[in-house]
Amino acid sequence: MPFHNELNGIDLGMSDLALLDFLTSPDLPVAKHGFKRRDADLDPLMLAAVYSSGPQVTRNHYAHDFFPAVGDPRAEGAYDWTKWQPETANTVGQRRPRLKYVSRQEPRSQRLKREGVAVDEQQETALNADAPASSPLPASVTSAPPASADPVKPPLEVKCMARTRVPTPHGPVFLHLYHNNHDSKEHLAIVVDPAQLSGPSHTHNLAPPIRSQSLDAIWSDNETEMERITRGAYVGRLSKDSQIPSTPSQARPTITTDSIPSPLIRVHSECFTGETIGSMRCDCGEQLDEAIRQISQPIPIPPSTASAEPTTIPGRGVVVYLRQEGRGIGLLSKIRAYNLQDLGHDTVTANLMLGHKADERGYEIAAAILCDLGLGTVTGEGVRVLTNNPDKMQALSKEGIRVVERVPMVPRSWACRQHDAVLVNQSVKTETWAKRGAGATMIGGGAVYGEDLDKYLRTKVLRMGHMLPLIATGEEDDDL
Ligand SMILES: Nc1nc2c(ncn2[C@@H]2O[C@H](COP(=O)(O)OP(=O)(O)OP(=O)(O)O)[C@@H](O)[C@H]2O)c(=O)[nH]1
Repeated sequence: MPFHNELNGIDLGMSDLALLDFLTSPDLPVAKHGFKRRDADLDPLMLAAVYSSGPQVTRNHYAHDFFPAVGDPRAEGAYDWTKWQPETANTVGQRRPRLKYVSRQEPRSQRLKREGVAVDEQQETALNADAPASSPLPASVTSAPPASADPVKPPLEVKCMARTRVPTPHGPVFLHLYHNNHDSKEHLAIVVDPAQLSGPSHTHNLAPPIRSQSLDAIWSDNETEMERITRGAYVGRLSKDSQIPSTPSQARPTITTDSIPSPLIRVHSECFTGETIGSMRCDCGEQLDEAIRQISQPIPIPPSTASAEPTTIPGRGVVVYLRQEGRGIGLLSKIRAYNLQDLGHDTVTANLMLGHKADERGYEIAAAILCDLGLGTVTGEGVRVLTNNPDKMQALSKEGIRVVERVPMVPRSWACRQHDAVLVNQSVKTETWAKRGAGATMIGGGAVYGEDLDKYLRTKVLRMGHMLPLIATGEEDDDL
C-alpha cells in the first residue's frame, strides 16, 4: 500500500511509518515454537483504517506521554516527589505494587475544541462515561487541585501561644509565636517595642504598647499567674524580682498623640537559605536583619512648642515572619528551582516549570496577626510597610490593613556600591567590599556581644562542659 507523509489531512509521524513498515514487512518475525500473533494479519488493516478515518477519531495512544502517578498526579504535574513514600519491604512471594501511570494529554474533546472542530456534546459525554477514573488532565492544569478537594475553610482565627524577650544585635525584641486554624505552621511576630521593658510605667509613655490581644486574654478561669507569665502574658521585664501578669485591657493600644509616626512593619517570608546559611542567591537574610535594624532605630518626635527640645522615643514596630518558604512553594521545590535557575531560567520561570505559580504566598494570616497586635486596624494605628513588593502592598490593603506609607528597602550591596563609586582607588574599593562581605547576610554578622549571650555561653562551659576558655567578666558569682 503506498504511503505518503500526509493521509486524509493527517500528518504521519516517523514513528507511525516505521511501525507500519515493520508490521507489513514480508519477513515479520514469528515466534519459533509459538503460534502466529493472533492479530498479525489485522495490524496493517487496523492502522490503515485509523489513518483513513477523519481527525475526530482517536488515533490510539501514540500521542500520549505517560508519567508515573505518585500520590496525587494532579499536583506538580505527575512528578510530585514530595508525595513519594518508600515502598514497604517486599516479603518473599508478595507482589510488588505496580506504579500507576497517567497521561498528561488533555481529553480528546478539549483538543478538538481547541482545534475549532465542532463537537457533539452528547456523543462526547457518552464516550467519556467509559473513561477510567484517572482520566488525564489538560496539560495547562498543573498545580491547582480540584475545587472539590479544598473544603471551605472556617473564618480565620489566630492566637498568640507564647511571647518572650529576645536580645538581638539591634536591641531587644519580643518574639510572638502564633497558631491559626487555616494551616499548621507556626508563624511569628517579632515585636520591637523596648519601651515595654520599663514596666507598667510604659502606659505613661507617648506611644501605646504593641501587645497581642489573644495573648493577654484570660484563657481559662483557673489559669494561674505562673501559667500566664510562662506563656508571656506579663508586663515589664521578667526577672526574679519582677513578675507582673498582664491584664486583657493591656492588649488594646490607644493612640495618645498624632506626633508619633505610625509603627514600621515588615511582612517577611521565610527563607532558610538566605537567613540561615547566608545564601547569596537572595537578599532575604539581609532584609530580615535590615528590617529589625530599621524598626529599632529611635524615633525623633518633633517638639510640641517652638521653645521645646526635640526628643526621641525608642523604635517600635513589627516583623511578621510567615512560614512561606520559597514564596510559598516550600524548600524542596525552591532547591529544585535553584537547579533550574543554574540551567539559565529565571526565578519566575523556574517556579512555573515545576508546576507552581510565580508566587504562591497569601497574606491573610499576616493581616490577622497585625490586627491581633492592634496595628493597621480601623481604630488602631496605621502602619508604614517596609517593602519593595507592590503585590504585598496590595494584598495587605485587600486584607483590610490600614497602610499609611510604603518604606523602600534598599539592598545594602546597592547602597555600598553607590558609596564606593566615589572611591577612586580600586584597591581601596576591593578592601572595603571584603570587609563588608564578612557576615553581611547573617543577622548580627560579625562579632556580637550581649549580657544574655555571655550568660548562655558561660552556662554551656560551666554546666555542659563546652570547651571554651572562660573570659573574666567580673560577674562570675552571678546566677547563671
Ligand atoms: N521560589 C523561589 N523563592 C525564592 C527565591 N529567592 C528567594 N525566595 C523566597 O522569596 C521570599 C522573599 O521574596 P522577595 O521577593 O525577595 O521579597 P518579598 O518579601 O516578596 O518583597 P520585599 O518585601 O520587597 O522584600 C522568601 O520566601 C524566599 O524563600 C527563588 O529563587 N525562588
